[in-house]
Amino acid sequence: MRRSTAERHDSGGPAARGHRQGVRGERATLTEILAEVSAQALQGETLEEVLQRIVDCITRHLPVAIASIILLDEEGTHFVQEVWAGKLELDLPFGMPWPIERGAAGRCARTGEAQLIADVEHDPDYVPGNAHVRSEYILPIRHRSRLHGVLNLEATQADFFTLEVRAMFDAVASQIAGTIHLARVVRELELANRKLEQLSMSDGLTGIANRRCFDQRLGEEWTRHLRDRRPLALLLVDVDCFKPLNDACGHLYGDECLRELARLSSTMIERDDVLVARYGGEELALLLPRSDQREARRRAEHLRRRVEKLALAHPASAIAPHVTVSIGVCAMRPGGTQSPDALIDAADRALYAAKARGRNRVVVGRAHPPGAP
Ligand SMILES: Nc1nc2c(ncn2[C@@H]2O[C@H](COP(=O)(O)OP(=O)(O)OP(=O)(O)O)[C@@H](O)[C@H]2O)c(=O)[nH]1
Repeated sequence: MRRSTAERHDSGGPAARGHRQGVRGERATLTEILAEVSAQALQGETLEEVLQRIVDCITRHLPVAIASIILLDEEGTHFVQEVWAGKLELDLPFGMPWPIERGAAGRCARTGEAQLIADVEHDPDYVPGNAHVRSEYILPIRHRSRLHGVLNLEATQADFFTLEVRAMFDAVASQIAGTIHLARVVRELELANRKLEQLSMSDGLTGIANRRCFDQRLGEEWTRHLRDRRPLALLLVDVDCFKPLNDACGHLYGDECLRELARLSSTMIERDDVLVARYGGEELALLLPRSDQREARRRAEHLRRRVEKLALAHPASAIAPHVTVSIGVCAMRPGGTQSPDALIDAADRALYAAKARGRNRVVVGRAHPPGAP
């Protein structure tokens, strides 16, 4: 019958058996630490918290005076963040960002190779953090070809970093690299999502909010005003004779006029709670929270005059030699049986009336009572 390697070795004397038991005990501790590091990597809300738990776990279980994870910038030329645990007793001579030309950690980042320093006193790059440290092991934290930083371990025993202990730390560094990689992927996804969300809510031509964003905000404001019993106002702003403008000056000039109108509307409203959106082709909508009819009319009239002052040439207008706008206004206190459509409908009818009465004017409309035709 074949015997296992352990059984064969068990044939030695008591001293050899004691040594082997010590080795087994050490192995068990190292395996436990590895398991705990894996578990820690799954806990924690932020990357920093996860890394902190890992270095804490190392210093808690092993005779390591200082354990730190030092992260590199995108370019890999500077260390920019350090998470550490243990007994840091001496002030480090340089702060962050710290160029990789300096220190034993820098040497590890420069060469991409693990650095085993058996006697720190004789290493020219060693930067003391604790007077009792005798040996140091620094290894790269790398995921595929990307070097994220280094794992730095400083021990008070000169012979602590045995082959077995180093192998365990190599596995820990791989765990950390995977964790950092995942955290960065998640962060990039979140940023991309935020950008997509912004894009899906803004108008490509003018850069202001689009109809989708307007509809969403109107719903939210309606509910809020229903609760607060405050009036909500809407201005529908429509460029006069826009088709003749396109026909006479071209679509590109028409586009430029729309951009100017959007820019003016956004900058002249000094309240940040007002939403300026592109409602349709040549129509903008301004949603004014907590504004009554008087305030809405005043703002609409102000905007109409400012558009006139802008004096964007309109050679084909029947109203003036420059671009003008008609504005339909409505302000109302949302009622229980009404929907936000009541506000839009009233402002739209007011806009229609402004057009019918000669354009380049503001008309304030009234909301139909619920149930009225
Ligand atoms: N340049 C440009 N034109 C647009 C855009 N969206 C819609 N339009 C044009 O806007 C014009 C709107 O024309 P109408 O609805 O007839 O209105 P109008 O000529 O402005 O007349 P009134 O509103 O009654 O004063 C159409 O010719 C559309 O093609 C756009 O993004 N850019």
